[in-house]
Amino acid sequence: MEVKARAPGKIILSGEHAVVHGSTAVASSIDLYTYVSLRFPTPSDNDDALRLQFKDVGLEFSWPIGRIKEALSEKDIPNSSVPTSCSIESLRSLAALVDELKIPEAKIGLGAGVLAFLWLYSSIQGYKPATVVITSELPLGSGLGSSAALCVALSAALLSFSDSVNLDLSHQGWLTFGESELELLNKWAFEGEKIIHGKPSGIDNSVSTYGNMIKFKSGSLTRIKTNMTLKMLITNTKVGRNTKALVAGVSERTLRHPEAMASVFNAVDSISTELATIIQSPAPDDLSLTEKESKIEELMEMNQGLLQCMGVSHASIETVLQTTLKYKLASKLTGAGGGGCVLTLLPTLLSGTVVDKVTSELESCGFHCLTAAIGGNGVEICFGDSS
Ligand SMILES: Nc1ncnc2c1ncn2[C@@H]1O[C@H](COP(=O)(O)OP(=O)(O)O)[C@@H](O)[C@H]1O
Ligand SMILES: C[C@@](O)(CCOP(=O)(O)O)CC(=O)O
Ligand SMILES: [Mg+2]
Repeated sequence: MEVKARAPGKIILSGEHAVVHGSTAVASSIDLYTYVSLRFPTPSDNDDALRLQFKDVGLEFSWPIGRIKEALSEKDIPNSSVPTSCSIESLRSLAALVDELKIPEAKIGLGAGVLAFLWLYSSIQGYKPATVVITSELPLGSGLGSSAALCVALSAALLSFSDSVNLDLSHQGWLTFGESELELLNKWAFEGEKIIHGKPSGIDNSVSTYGNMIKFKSGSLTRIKTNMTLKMLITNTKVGRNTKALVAGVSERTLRHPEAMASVFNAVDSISTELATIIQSPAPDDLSLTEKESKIEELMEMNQGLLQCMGVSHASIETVLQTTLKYKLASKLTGAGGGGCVLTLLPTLLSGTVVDKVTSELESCGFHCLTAAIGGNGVEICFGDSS
C-alpha cells in the first residue's frame, strides 16, 4: 500500500519575521507543491531499513530501523495523536545519525530536513521499515516555504497510516482531511518546522495545511475571504540563505534594541491588519480596484522598509526593488529574506508588454522569475495512483 501527500508552498504578503514576535502577518498558498510518497515493504521484501530519498537534490539515505530505535531508546511507544517536541537528548541522538551520512558541505542545510523527517517518522509511525520519497516543485531555501510544505506533506502521509486518522482508503484521486485531522497534522508539521527553523511562528505550516489566504497572529489563524484577485511576480534571486540563521539574527537585534524593534513590529502589525482589511473589503465598495492596488503597493513598500530595519534585506533584493521601481512597480521580499524570493504586485491594468520587459530585465541580472497562482487547496493525500 502506498500513499502520496502533497502540500503547497506559500508567499507572505506582509509580516514575515515580525510574526515570530507576535505581529499579524498575511500569507497565501501558491500552486507549487511538495510531494511525499510513503510505502511499507511487504514481508516478502525482507527489508528492515528506513529509506529516505530527496529526489530534488539527488540524495538518498537509509538506516537499519534498529539504529533509529537505539538512538531514541528513551522514548515511549509513539503516540501519533499527541504532537510532541523533539527533546534536546533526542535531537542530539538523531543529529549523530545525520552526521554519519556525510552530507556534502554544499548541501549541509539538508541535514535539518533529515532530522525533521526522522523525528516525525519515528514519532508517528514508530520503528517500521519504509521507503519515503520526497519531490518538490518549490525552490528550496528561497522563502517559498519548502520546509513547511515538506513537514506538512510528511505529517499527512505518516498520519494517513496511523490510528489517529480515519480515511476512506478506497477513495480515488486527491482527498482532503477533516477539520480535527488538519489540526493534528498542522501541529505535527509545526514540530518539524521547529527542528528546521529553530523558532518558527507557525504561519508557513498553517497556510500549507489549510491553503488559500490566512491572517496569522500569535499562533492562531483566521481564514481570509479575498474579494480581489492578486497577481504577483515572484523573482528568485537565487541567493541561498537559511531561515534559522535569519530568524535568530532578528531575535538578536531585538535583544540589543528592544524598544526600537517593538515599534518596528508594531508598525508591521498595523500594515498587515490594513492589508487584510483591503483584501477582504467587498468588491465594488468605495475603493475602486485600482485604488486598492495602490494602497497594497504602498503597504508592501512600507513593509519592505521595516524588513530592512530588521536587517534581513540583501544586495540582490535591493537590485530587484530598483529594477521593478523603474517600471513603477512595488516589491518586497517574501519569507526570511537575505536573498531568496521577492514579490512584485502586477496591477490588473498593467500591460503584458511591461510584465515581459520587467521579467526580461530581472532575468538579465541572473534572477529567475516565476509565475504561480495565489490561493488554492492546502494539504491533500491520495492512495494508489494520483495521476
Ligand atoms: N524537497 C526537499 N528535499 C529536501 N529537503 C527539503 C525539501 N524541502 C525542504 N527541505 C528542507 O528545508 C530546508 C529549507 O528550509 P528554509 O531554510 O526554511 O527555506 P524555505 O522554507 O523558504 O524553502 C532545506 O535546507 C531542507 O533541509
Ligand atoms: C521569517 C518567517 O516569518 C518566515 C520564513 O519563511 P521561509 O522559511 O523563508 O519560507 C519565519 C516564521 O514565521 O516562522
Ligand atoms: Mg522555511
